[in-house]
Amino acid sequence: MAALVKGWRWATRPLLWVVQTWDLDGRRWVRALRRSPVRVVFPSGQVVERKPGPGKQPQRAAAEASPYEQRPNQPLQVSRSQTPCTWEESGLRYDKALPGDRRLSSVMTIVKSRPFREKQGKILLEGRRLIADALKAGAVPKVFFFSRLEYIKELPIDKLKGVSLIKVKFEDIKDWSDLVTPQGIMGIFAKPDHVKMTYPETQLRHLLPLLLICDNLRDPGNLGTILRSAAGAGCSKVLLTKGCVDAWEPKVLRAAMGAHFQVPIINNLDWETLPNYLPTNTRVYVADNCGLHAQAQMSNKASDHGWVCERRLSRLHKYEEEVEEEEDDLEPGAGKAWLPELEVQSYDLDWTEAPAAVVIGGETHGLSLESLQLAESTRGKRLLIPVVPGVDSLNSAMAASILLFEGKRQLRVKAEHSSRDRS
Ligand SMILES: C[S@@+](CC[C@H](N)C(=O)[O-])C[C@H]1O[C@@H](n2cnc3c(N)ncnc32)[C@H](O)[C@@H]1O
Repeated sequence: MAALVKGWRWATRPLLWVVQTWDLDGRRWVRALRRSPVRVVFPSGQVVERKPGPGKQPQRAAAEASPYEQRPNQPLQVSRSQTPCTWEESGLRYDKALPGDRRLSSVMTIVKSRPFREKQGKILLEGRRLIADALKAGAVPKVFFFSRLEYIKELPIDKLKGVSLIKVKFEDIKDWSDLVTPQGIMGIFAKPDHVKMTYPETQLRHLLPLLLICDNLRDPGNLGTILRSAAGAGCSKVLLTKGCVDAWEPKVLRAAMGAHFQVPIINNLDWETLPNYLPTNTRVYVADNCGLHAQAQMSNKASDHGWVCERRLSRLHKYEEEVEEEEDDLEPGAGKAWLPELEVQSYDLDWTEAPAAVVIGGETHGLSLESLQLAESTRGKRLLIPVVPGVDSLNSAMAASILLFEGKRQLRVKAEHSSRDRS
């Protein structure tokens, strides 16, 4: 028995190895155990064979692991559109890059730079799942670089006509990859136009009258996270002002995990044209941490719902500097009267009566004056997520997620009430 215990301890190594190999998708691990009996030869010469069993139920987190994190050797389920023929019948040809072939490096240099991306109207998409989603949404591929032919063969053939297919070494892809686990395929696509895209039906079915406006957001990780939350909440559009990081920057794509093909994203908008992208009667609310020193205090005015924003002007640095001199000439109390007067309300009180757009301020300067003006002109408010005194502000992606999912909750409650009233 002692030997057996010892043996089992020794035997756990190969079992653990199995778990670690498949840790990104618990279901596959269970299937692997089912398929192959485990045969362990102990140092004593004893052989123990474990018949395939039901296996341990996958951990919830593992079972829900995103398909965007698939390992290169896992088969990808791609629902093919009506394919006219098989790969063999299609007559599609691919090139094999020979040593010294610079096509991959020259294309990568272009698509990794924002000015080049904008000039050429091309973007880089990496990974089998993201590429499959982009094709499904109607994005137009130009070139595919891949390390194994099977990665190309699993894409819908009808989308590959006229696309350059270039087989390169996996190491070359790895050198240019932005992924932690490079997947052996990169695609150069025409920059997608949200008007021409087809978003997934399930996404469209869950759309809410909720929009997000990103105001000068600079961090690619934050923007990607925000896009992922926006898609998850059922946001109908994400608008990005000029000054935001490019939504098609590889790091944004990586953090967004496919959200680019689930929710319309409109890049590079100036504040004059931005209102054209809002549905009629939209109210614009600004997410506002309300400042460093006086977080918020109780107000006597019932309309304030208990909150006032004491420091509301102090962060508008650049505008303040410009007007400071002019204000010196004004009568006491008259200064800054031109700044928008916006009520503050706690984020968990109703703000989704009309179609709502939430503005999230940038990491460094927070909200712009233009965002406050738009909120004022649409009769919106400042939404405050109260935090413990002494804590300055939340991360912009966190604040955006909290507000979007609170908006979703409010809309769900309203829908439940109105369906109860009808019945
Ligand atoms: C990191 S904060 C900006 C910090 C910036 N230094 C400032 O003082 O405005 C980024 C954005 O997240 C949102 N935000 C952060 N904390 C918030 C809170 N407690 N309530 C509402 N919005 C918040 C706001 O839109 C803010 O502009």
